[in-house]
Amino acid sequence: MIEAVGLTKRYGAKTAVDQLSFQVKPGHVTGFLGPNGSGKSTTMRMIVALDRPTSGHVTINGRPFRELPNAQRHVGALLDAKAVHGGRRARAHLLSIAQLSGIPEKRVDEVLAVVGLQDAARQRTKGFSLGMGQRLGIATALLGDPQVLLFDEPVNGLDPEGILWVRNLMRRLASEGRTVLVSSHLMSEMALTADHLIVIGRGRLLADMGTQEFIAHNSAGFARVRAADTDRDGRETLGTALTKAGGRILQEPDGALRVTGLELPQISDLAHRAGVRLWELSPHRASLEEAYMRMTQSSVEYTSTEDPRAELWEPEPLALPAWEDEAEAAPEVPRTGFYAPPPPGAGGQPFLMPSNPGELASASGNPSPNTPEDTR
Ligand SMILES: Nc1ncnc2c1ncn2[C@@H]1O[C@H](COP(=O)(O)OP(=O)(O)OP(=O)(O)O)[C@@H](O)[C@H]1O
Repeated sequence: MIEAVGLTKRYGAKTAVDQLSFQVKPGHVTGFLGPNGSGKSTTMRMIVALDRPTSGHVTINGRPFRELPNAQRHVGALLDAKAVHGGRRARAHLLSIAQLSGIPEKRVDEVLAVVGLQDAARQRTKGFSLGMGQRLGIATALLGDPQVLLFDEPVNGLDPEGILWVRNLMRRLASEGRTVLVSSHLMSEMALTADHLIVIGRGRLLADMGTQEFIAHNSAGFARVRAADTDRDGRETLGTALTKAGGRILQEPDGALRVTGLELPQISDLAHRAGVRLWELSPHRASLEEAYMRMTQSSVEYTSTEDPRAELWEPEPLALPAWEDEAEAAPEVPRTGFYAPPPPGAGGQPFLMPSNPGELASASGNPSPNTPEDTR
């Protein structure tokens, strides 16, 4: 386990890490997230005593890194994949570290195989691609077969196959009961890899919780509901019925309604009673990226003047119907519903999935009355 208590690091007037307290437990992949410059690398460097805290302390299995006997056997870290002597061959690089730590030579070949670098073992590292360098860095971290592993941006520069491999490796290491702390800016990847998240902003702890809990805490739960496009008054009728029942309604740019304060079955019943046909009724499931953006929006130090998150929060100017005096346009969020517009030529009719495959086969042989004839 890694435990930080009141960990603080100042560089002159700059506070890089500010009173950080957390525990990284064994058996889980813990994602370490935060905007650029939020202090992730500084924290990791302090964990392995490459930086000295200004105040506070951090321990590994109850002891500061410097007090661990043969630390390489307890802790493995990938902090900077480029920190390798370019003139050395990959195997020689690993062998020198192994010899310094009393690790047998056969382990060098084992880790080269684990990271898939057997064929490049005798190449000088200065000719390595970014991804090969990352693999060598991961091999270095694994060399001592440690119980505690730190990876700073391990998927940086890896191709999709490499990213999948890192994900599986992290999860396997955690399932073996090891403590795995991994930083990344790739939210979609972290959502698949990490069970637990530590999120920091401007050096301070913003969140320390399970990944799913984090997503649920930092995203607004709502339903997307969409009246049939063929029903001209459907949206207004539906909006009025839902508002009267206590729902809060925002308009999405594509004409769907975003409803909070009502459960999906209630919305369905209200629509049924109001005689409005629905083409979509779906729960909104937030992504980790969306939740992370919400949480860190006030902690970002470096933003472009064209901040992409503006799209997430700024209301779209939309004409509002009469039924919602105070209605707001919904901020744009990634679509997660399963609404599919009618296929071209369906004459505005929604596509109904046939109940058995035979119907589908016969339908494909006989053009539907709504399908325009091919006039060519
Ligand atoms: N040796 C140093 N001297 C002065 N300032 C430093 C030093 N190392 C880090 N900093 C500053 O501390 C802050 C935190 O940097 P750090 O590299 O830990 O952030 P990070 O979260 O890892 O960022 P990124 O995601 O961009 O890698 C930054 O403002 C950085 O400029």
